[in-house]
Amino acid sequence: MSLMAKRWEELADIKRVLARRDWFPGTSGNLAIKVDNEPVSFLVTASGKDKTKETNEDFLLVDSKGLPVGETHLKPSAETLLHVEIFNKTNAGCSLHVHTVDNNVISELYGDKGSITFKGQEIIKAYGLWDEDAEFTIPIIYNHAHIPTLAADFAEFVKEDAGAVLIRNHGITAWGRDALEAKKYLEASEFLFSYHLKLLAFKRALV
Ligand SMILES: CSC[C@@H](O)[C@@H](O)C(=O)COP(=O)(O)O
Ligand SMILES: [Zn+2]
Repeated sequence: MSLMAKRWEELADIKRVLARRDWFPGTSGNLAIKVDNEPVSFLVTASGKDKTKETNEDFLLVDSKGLPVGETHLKPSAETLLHVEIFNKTNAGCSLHVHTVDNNVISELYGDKGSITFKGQEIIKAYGLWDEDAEFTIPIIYNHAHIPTLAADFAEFVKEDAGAVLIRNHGITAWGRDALEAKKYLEASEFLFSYHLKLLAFKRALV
């Protein structure tokens, strides 16, 4: 099996799992996986598709600028430039973007603060943080409609090979060295968002 076919399968597997969780409402979300390093090329979801469906036109190959490699009628995700920043600035191998109600509510609640920090939660270990007092901070950026501006703001927080950034009232992008790590960061983040919102609601109900 070619490397490209292997990466396609890996990304298709993740897409299937995330779709079962309803993490692609209204055609939202996009996924990317690196195929080559020099020069950088990666598979990215085609724009505007129903990501709960599986077809052989789900992904297309793009270059380090996010432009399609070869002739295709497919359009790369509108947010390809964010994945471009990740693959050009780090050694990440996979990048995942989803819109969920929980990540949108968290981004709105903490948007003015510019970030949310989690600590004292076992699942923080999913970020590779094993200390008892470890903290994980997720930056929250403004949702510029102009994608190059959004990508430039986003790039400021892309420093490590694995990480996560919230876009206010839009969604989260999480990445990692490989598909497993990217998925782990995404799932840990969504777990923490959901836990945090439940806790806030119960605390309020108990007063
Ligand atoms: C209909 S969701 C809004 C989209 O503009 C975008 O935020 C998104 O996540 C999906 O865009 P896509 O171009 O399909 O990758
Ligand atoms: Zn989006």
